[in-house]
Amino acid sequence: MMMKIEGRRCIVVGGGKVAERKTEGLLQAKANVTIVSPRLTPLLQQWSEAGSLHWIKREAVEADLTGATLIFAATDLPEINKWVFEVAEGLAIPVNIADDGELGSFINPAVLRRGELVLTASASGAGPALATRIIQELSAQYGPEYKRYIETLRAIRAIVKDEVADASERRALLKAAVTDEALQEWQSGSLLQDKERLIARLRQRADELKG
Ligand SMILES: C[C@@]1(CC(=O)O)C2=NC(=C\c3[nH]c(c(CCC(=O)O)c3CC(=O)O)Cc3[nH]c(c(CC(=O)O)c3CCC(=O)O)/C=C3\N/C(=C\2)[C@@H](CCC(=O)O)[C@]3(C)CC(=O)O)/[C@H]1CCC(=O)O
Ligand SMILES: NC(=O)c1ccc[n+]([C@@H]2O[C@H](COP(=O)([O-])OP(=O)(O)OC[C@H]3O[C@@H](n4cnc5c(N)ncnc54)[C@H](O)[C@@H]3O)[C@@H](O)[C@H]2O)c1
Repeated sequence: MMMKIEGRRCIVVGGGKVAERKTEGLLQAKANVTIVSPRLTPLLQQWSEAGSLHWIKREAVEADLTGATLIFAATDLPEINKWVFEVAEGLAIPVNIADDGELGSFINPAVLRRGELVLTASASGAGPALATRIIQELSAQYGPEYKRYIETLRAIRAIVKDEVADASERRALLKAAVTDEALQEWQSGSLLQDKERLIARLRQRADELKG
């Protein structure tokens, strides 16, 4: 799921290891996180003390879940997680159930972030360990340099959209802009200062791809 949750109220029910992992992802996405749980892991406690999240220190009640954009049920009690599901469904709020992915309305993929590049893998509940392994493999293939590649690509795409009126040519140039070699070439930066040279170079690359 690719969803903008910056500043949105997200509720995590439970404060154990699983809640910690889900919360970490939510905080990375700058969500406004509230955890309802009698206990927290040391790291969640640290985040709570730092003001990164709001902690309601008790067992969850129905009123805790209203007004949320997303809900995560991550207690160790299946009947409580199921109750969270029923309340969330009643409120029409998307809900993730940690011990029963099939029951919830969404599941979490394994995620690799390189700045604005987001790669995800999911085995649809069949095997989180496989999703994790695939993401580890992708992290070797798509290294930290992709953060810069994406930033440059955004600038190049804006130039192409401004300068090239024909849609099929735009598509061909943008396809030529994202080969490994091309992404490396843009890093020198000089072409980005000269729109005409950049477009000429992209046309050359597009011809090479065609040929
Ligand atoms: C990808 C990731 C994302 C995240 O959590 O954000 C994620 N689980 C991760 C890791 C992981 N989870 C588990 C192991 C141990 C090995 C194993 O059991 O296979 C490992 C591997 C590890 O720790 O390396 C145990 C586990 N997980 C679930 C159950 C209950 C059940 O069986 O349904 C149990 C059994 C509990 C028990 O036995 O008691 C359920 C779900 N876990 C999901 C996502 C959803 C399905 C995704 C999919 O299939 O692709 C789903 C359905 C619901 C959801 O949580 O959304 C995250 C990787 C983060 C990273 O990249 O580091
Ligand atoms: N989805 C996944 O990725 C994944 C991975 C591993 C395990 N699991 C499952 O997730 C569940 C949680 O695992 P864990 O290791 O985080 O457990 P845990 O025991 O570490 O944490 C459970 C938390 O739930 C809280 N809690 C209990 N009753 C509550 C209530 N009524 N209201 C609010 N909070 C309450 C506890 O205080 C505790 O903080 C387990 O059922 C496990 O089977 C899911």
